[in-house]
Formats: sequence, structure tokens, C-alpha cells
Amino acid sequence: MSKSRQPLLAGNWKMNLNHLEAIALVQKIAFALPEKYFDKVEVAVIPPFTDLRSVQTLIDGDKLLLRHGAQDVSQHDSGAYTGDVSAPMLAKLGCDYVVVGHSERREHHGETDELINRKVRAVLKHEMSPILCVGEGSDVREAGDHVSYCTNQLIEGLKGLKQEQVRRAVIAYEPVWAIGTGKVATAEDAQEVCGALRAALTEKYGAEIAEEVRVLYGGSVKSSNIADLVGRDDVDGALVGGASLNGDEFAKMSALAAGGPLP
Ligand SMILES: O=C[C@H](O)COP(=O)(O)O
Repeated sequence: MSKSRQPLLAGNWKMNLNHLEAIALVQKIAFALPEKYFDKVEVAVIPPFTDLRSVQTLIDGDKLLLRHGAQDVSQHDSGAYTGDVSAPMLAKLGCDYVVVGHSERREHHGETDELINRKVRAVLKHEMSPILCVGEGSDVREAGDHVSYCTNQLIEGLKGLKQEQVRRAVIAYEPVWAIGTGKVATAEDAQEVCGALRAALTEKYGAEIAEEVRVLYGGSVKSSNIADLVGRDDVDGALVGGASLNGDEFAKMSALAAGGPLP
């Protein structure tokens, strides 16, 4: 089946770059990627919270076609939650996307599927799109349980949502063993799980919704493997970590995700 979904390339900067460095990187990406590519691929940067206002001001001021988002969010809208950042605050900063349930949050902050589900709801309530991350560790992969493990994270993360809300969500399959390790899953591995996630969405929410939801792959994606990944039926782009910190490389990956040619 040919894909009607527009690919999304989202650069998760993780805890890198201050707001001045963020401005420089966004300018570099915008300069390296001519406007014509944005008809074919959606490109987003996901900087740390402290960079968001600067990135928003630059994108709005220079009318850039890049989108931006945040790496995490509180499940609460406001209140006595020291250090947290709420969905209404992120919406006011012009965020289109919020990453939820990244494996680094699950691992280092003990985030559970239940908490992640509450965060997904908070993002949707304020009309942004969650990028819900799922993915197995090497032990699960070796046991051959990766499909059921990831499908379960997906169903728990979306629990209680209405069909119309699911339509807005983006799913990112990120096998933990492939993140920042240089060990990229093969395009077949990515397709296997991304296809299974879409099948689970079809079963739960119907084919029409499942065909609209974008399912990304993440884990050591770079310009040498992006084209093969997005060439698969159920892989609709990538959540990129390390390689998104290099403006030229990220622009090149965006062009390849758009189907080329290189800028
Ligand atoms: O969110 C991004 C992923 O964790 C992938 O990171 P990576 O591209 O550095 O492996």
C-alpha cells in the first residue's frame, strides 16, 4: 500500500545546547534545507525547555517552516510541582509536539505506563501532539518478546483516549539497545515492530485512524540509513538523537526523508 502519511523527522536534542547554541543550530538547519522540501517532509526540533522561547521567537520571526516541540511534560496543568513544566506552558510556547515516555525518562525517572498515559492526555488536552515512545531492551529482544512488549506499551500509553485524540498522536518505536549505541535496528526490524504497532492501532481504533497515525523509528538514525528506514511501509519518519545536533547532517536526513534530491 502506498503511504499517504507525510513523513516526520524530529530531532530530539536531549540535554544538549543552551539557548544561544539552539538559535545557531536552527539557523543552520533552516539555511541548509530549502523551503521546497517542507512540502514533502515535516521537520521538527525538540530542544531542552530552556531553549524553547528562543527557538519559538526565531521560527516565528523569520517565518521558518520548521516545527518545534518539548522533550517531556507534567501530567498536571498547574500547581505545587516544583521543577515541572505544564502542557499549557508548552502550548503557549508554540509547541506542536511533546515527546512522552522516552526510554531515558522511563529508566532514569521511573516513569510508568500509567504516568505516561496521564502525560499523553495532558498534551492532547492542550491540542499538541504527543510523540509516544515505546521500545524494548536487549533482554526482551533476545527473548523474542519485542512485538508484544511494545504493543502493550502502546495500548497502555493510549488508554482511555477517544478515536479523534488517537488520530493526533505520533508513535515512536525506539529499541533501547539501539539508542546512542551506533547499533541501528535493520529496516526489517523497524518495519516488523512499526507494522505490528499499526496493526494494534487498527484492531483497537479502526483502519481509518491507524492509517493516519505516524509511526517513527528511533535509534542511531543518520543520513546513511534514513532512506532505507522511511522506505518501509509502516515507518513514517524518525526520532533522531545524536545526528540531529549537526545542522548539515540533519538537513541532509530531512531531504532524504522527503525522497531527495540532496540540497
Ligand atoms: O530520541 C531519540 C533517540 O533516543 C535516538 O537517539 P540516537 O539517535 O542518538 O540513537
